[in-house]
Amino acid sequence: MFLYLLAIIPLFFLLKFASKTSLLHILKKWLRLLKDKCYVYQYYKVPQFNHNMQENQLYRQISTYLNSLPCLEDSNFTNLFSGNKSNEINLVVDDTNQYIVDNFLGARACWINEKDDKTGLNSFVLKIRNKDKRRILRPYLQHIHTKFDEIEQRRNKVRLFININRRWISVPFTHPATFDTVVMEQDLKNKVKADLDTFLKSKQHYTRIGRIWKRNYLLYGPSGTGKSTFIAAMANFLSYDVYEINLSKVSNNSDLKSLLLQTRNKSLIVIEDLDIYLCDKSAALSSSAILNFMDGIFSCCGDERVMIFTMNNKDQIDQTVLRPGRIDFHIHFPLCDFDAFKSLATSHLGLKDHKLFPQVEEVFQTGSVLSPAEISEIMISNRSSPSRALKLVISAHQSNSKLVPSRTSDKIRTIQSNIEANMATKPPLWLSKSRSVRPVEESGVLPQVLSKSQSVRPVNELGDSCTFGKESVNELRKFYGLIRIRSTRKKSLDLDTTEKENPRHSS
Ligand SMILES: Nc1ncnc2c1ncn2[C@@H]1O[C@H](COP(=O)(O)OP(=O)(O)OP(=O)(O)O)[C@@H](O)[C@H]1O
Ligand SMILES: [Mg+2]
Repeated sequence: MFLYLLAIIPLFFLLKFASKTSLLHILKKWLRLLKDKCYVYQYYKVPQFNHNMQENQLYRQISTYLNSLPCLEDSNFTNLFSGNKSNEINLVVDDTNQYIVDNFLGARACWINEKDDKTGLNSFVLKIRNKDKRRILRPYLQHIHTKFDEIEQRRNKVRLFININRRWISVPFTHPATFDTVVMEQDLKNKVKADLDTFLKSKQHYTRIGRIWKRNYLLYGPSGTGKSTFIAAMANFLSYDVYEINLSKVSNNSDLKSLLLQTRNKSLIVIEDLDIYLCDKSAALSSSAILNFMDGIFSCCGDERVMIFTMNNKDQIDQTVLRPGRIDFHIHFPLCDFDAFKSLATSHLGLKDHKLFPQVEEVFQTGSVLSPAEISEIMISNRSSPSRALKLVISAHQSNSKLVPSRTSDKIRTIQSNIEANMATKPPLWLSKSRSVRPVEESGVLPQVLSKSQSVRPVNELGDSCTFGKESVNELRKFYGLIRIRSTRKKSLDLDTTEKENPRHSS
């Protein structure tokens, strides 16, 4: 008995020591290595990209699946990321040499995430026993596929991708805009919806006529008229992922091609402010690369894509860029008119009608000068007092109307004289010596962006067709906006004072 106790007690302490330290873990590891030596294994490599640098969908599915495994917590190394909710923490497989063991139908499936030192590309390697491979490989991959679908359905479906050099990074797309919240002429909205619906059902048609299943839209109009918001509404309507390409972050034509090859089907590919890029003489991409991209030649194997380009002004853009096929649907986003104002008043202030509406209508009859963004901003900041918001809209409109003469050339002269008046006190930052923006009178010509009568030049001369510089025109506009804001603010302040002095006005 004594001898028995003598054997048990040290064993008990040894086990206790082993469980408190890493000894048990090390023993388990040795045992696994020993077992590994006794079996023949089959290895399967799943690279993240194929030879054409297109993303391997299986890699993505495996990555999502492994990140969902509870055994990730037992892994000796893993990444922690905060989730969408404030208290959510996600475990994410590291991209180098993490070993994950999964069990499926009584067999062990081991995953190793590897990174190629030369290319920097990732791949998953699956290791299963040779005797299990026939039995489990196909059902296991099917299981991963099913789990992936379940996870995708559970989480926010639409994602927003942005390019960092040659790669995409993505975040959940949570923009709340829908076709109902965007203010737009109802007929046009219905036409766009019908066009998208037809597109979704047209796979066979596109195949039959030998065309890539894609549709290109141009959204054009002044700043703050809802172009970006409309893109969000389209993405939510289609439930497509959004890929927003920042062309200035793409260093050459092959990077653009590579980015496009990495996009998935059922996606919305967006290029904002294409006009600015086309007019930029220092742009890294050739115009032919952009045209090929618009034609969809780069997206050789993709289907079901909607491409959206935005511009503030399409007048100075070469017609070859806008020809049918490259742009299938042009959507104009105008400044706010009275109908749009009423829609904004309903959605932002809950007003169907108001005693000030006739007065607002009257000021709108002189022409639209404010963007929906400007009007919506007034309404948001004054939502507690609808009458006050309406009065501000009237006064902002009146003060802007005074600054906006009816003829474009007069408009430019007004902007110019405002700028010159301002420069007399302090030159604005954007008018540095390096930028040669001559006064209109001095140059003798109006900027081409505003002179519709002038002929449009070929694409290879696009740089020349923007001699005045869209950027400069935009800066003029921004500056002009500043003047308007200042004048609006001044008016608002006046109105504020009036209202304070005479509270009955605000009812
Ligand atoms: N037509 C509209 N309907 C509803 N909201 C609008 C509309 N236009 C503008 N807005 C509001 O104004 C803000 C700015 O709009 P948005 O960014 O879509 O304008 P944009 O045309 O893309 O401007 P930019 O050319 O400067 O990029 C948004 O927050 C949006 O809520
Ligand atoms: Mg925008």
